[in-house]
Amino acid sequence: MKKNIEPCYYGDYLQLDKILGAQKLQSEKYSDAAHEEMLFIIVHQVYELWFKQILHELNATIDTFNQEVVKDQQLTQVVYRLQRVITIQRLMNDQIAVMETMTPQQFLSFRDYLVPASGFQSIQFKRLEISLGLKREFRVDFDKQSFYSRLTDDDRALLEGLEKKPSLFDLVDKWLSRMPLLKTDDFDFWEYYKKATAEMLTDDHDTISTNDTLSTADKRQELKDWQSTKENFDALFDHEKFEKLRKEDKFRLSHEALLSALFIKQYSEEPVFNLPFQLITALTEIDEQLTIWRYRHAMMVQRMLGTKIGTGGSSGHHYLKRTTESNRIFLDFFNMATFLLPKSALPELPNAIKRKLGFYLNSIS
Ligand code: HEM
Ligand SMILES: N[C@@H](CC(=O)c1ccccc1NC=O)C(=O)O
Repeated sequence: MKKNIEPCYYGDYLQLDKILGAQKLQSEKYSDAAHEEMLFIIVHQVYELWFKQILHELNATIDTFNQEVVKDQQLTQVVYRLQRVITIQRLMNDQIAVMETMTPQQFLSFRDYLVPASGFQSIQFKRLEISLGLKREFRVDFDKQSFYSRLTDDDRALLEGLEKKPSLFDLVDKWLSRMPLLKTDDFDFWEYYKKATAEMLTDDHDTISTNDTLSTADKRQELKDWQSTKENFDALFDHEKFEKLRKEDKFRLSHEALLSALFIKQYSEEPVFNLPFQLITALTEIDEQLTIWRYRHAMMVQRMLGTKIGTGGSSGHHYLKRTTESNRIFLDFFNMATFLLPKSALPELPNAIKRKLGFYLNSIS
């Protein structure tokens, strides 16, 4: 680090004249000052600053994965960065409560001055969704249309450009599929796994069939669900079946990536899999925190507006509730728990493989 030649002054460094001069109330413009509009603006501005920091971390992570080889040290750095994102997300979720100190009636005193602006037009939020891996085709219809009708040409062009680049989801999928699956001449993990999971499924089937507390209709439903779980299992061991289910959107990760992720989750305690496991866990957490944010925002909207339509033209609460479930990105990492076996049912890995997986920092030889 070099020696600084000029004294640094707090206010100049943080450009506070710009930040603190950026709260212009719409209600004042109409000579109808609303006290709570200051809070409304500041809460949004704080969110936009956090979005900026999250994008800073995600872009760096995307650059790291956008290479042929990701080194172990880089993976450590990625995990730290993603954990920082999660900590910020927790804060963002708690921050909804600050907005909720404003009553619905206080909000109504300046709401009409905001039309037709809305969070739809938060380009950083859309960048966040796209960078993580939300594809246009998966967006709710109204959201798709608003891309064309509610953004400026420049903003739309920027987002369309971003949609053409690989997202974090795409890159993690590629990275996972490149991972060599552990198979030696005398050990085929997936053959073993197939047998162990078949036993688990048969047990589940017996449990449902012999459960006398279920009504006929409930039993039929549970057996139907069991059948669909079985189809997912079958697809795990059959590439063609997997691709078919993937086309139906039952899986989003590629087959190879899903198998690697499953292996990593099953053997997360092996030193070599620990960082990849932390990465998968962090991405799962980011998806969960974002979903919690969507849900909390939707609840706040219901509380403020009931079933009124939004200033952006959507149905309001109803639209937002739908995006909560449909805009999931790393859903496969959640659903993978279906396939997990307890440690006791896992095969002991052959020594040749074990040796490859350990670091052996304390080994004598
Ligand atoms: C009183 C507080 C708030 C209300 C009543 C509210 C209401 C709404 C409504 C109704 C929508 C749907 C679009 C529309 O038709 O208008 C929306 C979207 C959105 N809002 Fe808010 N909002 C509030 C606070 C916030 C805050 C603090 C943020 C933080 C940045 C935010 C970010 C967003 C985003 C990103 C969207 C787009 C979501 C998507 O399309 O999936 N909102 N909001
Ligand atoms: N869509 C909200 C208005 C609103 O919340 C909003 C308006 C302008 C800028 C940001 C906003 N925040 C989130 O949507 C409404 O329908 O009341």
